Amino acid sequence: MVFTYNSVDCVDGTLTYGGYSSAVVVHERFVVRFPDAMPLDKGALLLCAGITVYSSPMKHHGLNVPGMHLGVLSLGGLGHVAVKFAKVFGMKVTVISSSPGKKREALELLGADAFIVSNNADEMKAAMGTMDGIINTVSANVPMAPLFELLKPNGKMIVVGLPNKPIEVPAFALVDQNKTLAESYIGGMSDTQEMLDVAAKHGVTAEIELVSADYVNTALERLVFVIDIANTLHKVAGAAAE
Ligand SMILES: NC(=O)C1=CN([C@@H]2O[C@H](COP(=O)(O)OP(=O)(O)OC[C@H]3O[C@@H](n4cnc5c(N)ncnc54)[C@H](OP(=O)(O)O)[C@@H]3O)[C@@H](O)[C@H]2O)C=CC1
Ligand SMILES: O=C/C=C/c1ccc(O)c(O)c1
Repeated sequence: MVFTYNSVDCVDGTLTYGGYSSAVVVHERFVVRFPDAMPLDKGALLLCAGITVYSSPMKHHGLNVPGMHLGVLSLGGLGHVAVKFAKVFGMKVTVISSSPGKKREALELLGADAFIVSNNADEMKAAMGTMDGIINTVSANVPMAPLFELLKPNGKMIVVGLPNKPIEVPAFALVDQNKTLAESYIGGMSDTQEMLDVAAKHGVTAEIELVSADYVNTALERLVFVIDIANTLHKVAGAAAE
């Protein structure tokens, strides 16, 4: 398999540069038509986040039914697009987030119906047994059992987040009320085209910040600033020692 980025090209042995290439040759089966109504910048992220949440979790696992209550775990790139599609499908959406500061974005910008902070025991308890499905987009290892408690009997959780350690799920979280756990990876070409067309029709785009190419290094520095892991760990260790 030749990956889009940093992979060895099977024809000429050079490295692949993905979107940084000046030109690419692609078999027609692997090309999608970008709808005229879809802006290139705000639509680009849909080719990853959009298809990942639309294809398997929503379409193939049936988490796209009007009136259904959907939980969206984590409000990042994937999560915010899941909220937008779910609202287009007429679903009730609850965002489950570790970041209390994202409540306003979830409710006012994205149109979610409710917002739960995942480490707020009262909020989690109040939502127990209310959700038909959860699209799990969290990129870290988080406790899974409390999330399954949010599901109704026969409810399903579709995991698309990729934490770097194995996901641990107690068997009883599933067997007790016949719940389902599934995982999925991005999506196929026909679903990608369908997703783009649905998004264009309903005005679903990703929230992005557009920067010029010569700003890339600054953008990465800003990311390093935002994810200041060293100091965060230092603070956590300090707090634990107090
Ligand atoms: N299956 C697939 O096909 C694909 C999988 N992915 C994977 O999906 C995941 C999400 O991608 P994306 O949305 O772009 O990533 P983002 O970084 O934009 O969002 C991840 C979210 O996870 C939550 N989170 C991060 N760290 C922690 C933590 N320590 N504890 C609790 N919550 C945390 C945060 O949400 P909040 O603040 O709301 O809690 C964060 O916004 C990644 O693992 C990515 O690799 C991506 C594309 C395709
Ligand atoms: O183009 C889509 C991106 C896919 C993708 C797959 C896996 C992963 O960890 C990502 O962060 C993105």
